[in-house]
Amino acid sequence: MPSFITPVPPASCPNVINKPTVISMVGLPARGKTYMSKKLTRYLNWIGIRTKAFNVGEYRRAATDKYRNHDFFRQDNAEAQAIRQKCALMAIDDACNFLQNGGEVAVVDATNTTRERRKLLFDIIHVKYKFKLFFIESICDDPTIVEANVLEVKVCSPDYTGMNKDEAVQDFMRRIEHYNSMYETLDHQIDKELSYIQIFNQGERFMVHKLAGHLQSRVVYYLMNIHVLPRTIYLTRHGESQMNLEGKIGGDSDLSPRGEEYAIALGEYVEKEKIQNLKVWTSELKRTKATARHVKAPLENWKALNEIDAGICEGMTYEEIQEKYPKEFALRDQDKFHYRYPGGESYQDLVARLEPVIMELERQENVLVVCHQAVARCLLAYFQDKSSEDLAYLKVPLHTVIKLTPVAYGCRVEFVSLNIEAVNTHREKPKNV
Ligand SMILES: O=c1[nH]cnc2c1c(-c1ccc(Br)cc1)cn2-c1ccccc1
Ligand SMILES: O=P(O)(O)OC[C@H]1O[C@](O)(CO)[C@@H](O)[C@@H]1O
Repeated sequence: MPSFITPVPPASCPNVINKPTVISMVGLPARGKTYMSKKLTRYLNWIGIRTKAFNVGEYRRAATDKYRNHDFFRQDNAEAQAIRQKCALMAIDDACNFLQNGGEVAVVDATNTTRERRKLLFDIIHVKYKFKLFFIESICDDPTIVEANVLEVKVCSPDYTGMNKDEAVQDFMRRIEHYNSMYETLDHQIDKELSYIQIFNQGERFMVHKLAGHLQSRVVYYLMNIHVLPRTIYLTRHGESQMNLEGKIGGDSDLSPRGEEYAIALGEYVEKEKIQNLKVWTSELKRTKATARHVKAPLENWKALNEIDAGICEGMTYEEIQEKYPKEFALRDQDKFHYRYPGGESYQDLVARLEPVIMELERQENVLVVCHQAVARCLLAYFQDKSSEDLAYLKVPLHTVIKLTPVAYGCRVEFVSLNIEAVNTHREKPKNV
């Protein structure tokens, strides 16, 4: 390049690369803001969008142990108001710093129930930092829903340690009243330039306003697919296969005799669990279909659940790969999540292929998924909020049912071994890389 032309730094293409986004929750206490913040953050991180939630309540608890009762939230409590305002500004500041240092989405988990507060957010986030701003408002006028939330998560809040349950519920209901007296919901006439979604009664109805960009559409789609009905997801690998016995990866082999035993045991286990309206999903490979054949429930085969494609290494043992493709073998050990087999897939590819399976699982109730080692790791990482590094090395033994039950903001995970011997296909991360 001639010296007189000063090299222009590669401009970020604003239309293609997403601007960082702040997602700001809106809603009275006990409307599921933290539930949505945590669930959305977990989903966005799992699909590869660097996301972090900032809960203003945690900042307030760190700033003061003055919280004794709902009086802290009275509008005329000037001292408390000052603390709450400072904490809100700290959370917003931390959120913007996160986005300036590589973060892609920051979720501000706070009530943000006044126009004044939302204007403050708009001026800092949109005007000063030029980030995108998207509001998610949860409106719940069904007292049973609010009561259930208060009983499930609020009474065990650090604010109420040492207080008896009924006292805590009463205090929390008074806290809600203090907010309610000043509550201004989003309004499509007054807030006509804002991008937002309003959710009524846990997703019974939605109002979407001025969606701006791909990320906001993905968020709206996700929120329209989740539900809070109690259910259980059962995750298991296929029974031990012939190729497992030979230490060979990939392929489409039959079950070994012990794998057949597991299939029978799985049928008995499911029977004993007495699961309402169970659906069974398998991949399109023989070993998962064979494993599910004793389970009495409607069956669906998903190609998306097929095992990771090892490309040119399909059908080989790890020793043969190390022998024949030493460089590939070493590369995989260095970054197992991003490494893609020549002619095959990476774990990152697998997560993208499994996103529609996760989305459909969110819509379903009781499902048994019979899949594979790498696939089960990806699905488990979503429910357990595991990092991509940890994902690729999660232990998912053969002949084990993993029982996933949503509780409060997370998921209970139980590993139920059906006590049938099997080879160990788990390969640890080598120490020296
Ligand atoms: O709208 C609510 N109001 C009170 N509570 C709620 C919700 C939602 C919720 C919100 C939006 C969508 Br789309 C689906 C569920 C989840 N939760 C919740 C569930 C479990 C524990 C704590 C909170
Ligand atoms: O990513 P890892 O640890 O190689 O595990 C994935 C492998 O596990 C298997 O399902 C069983 O060995 C193979 O088909 C697959 O390539």
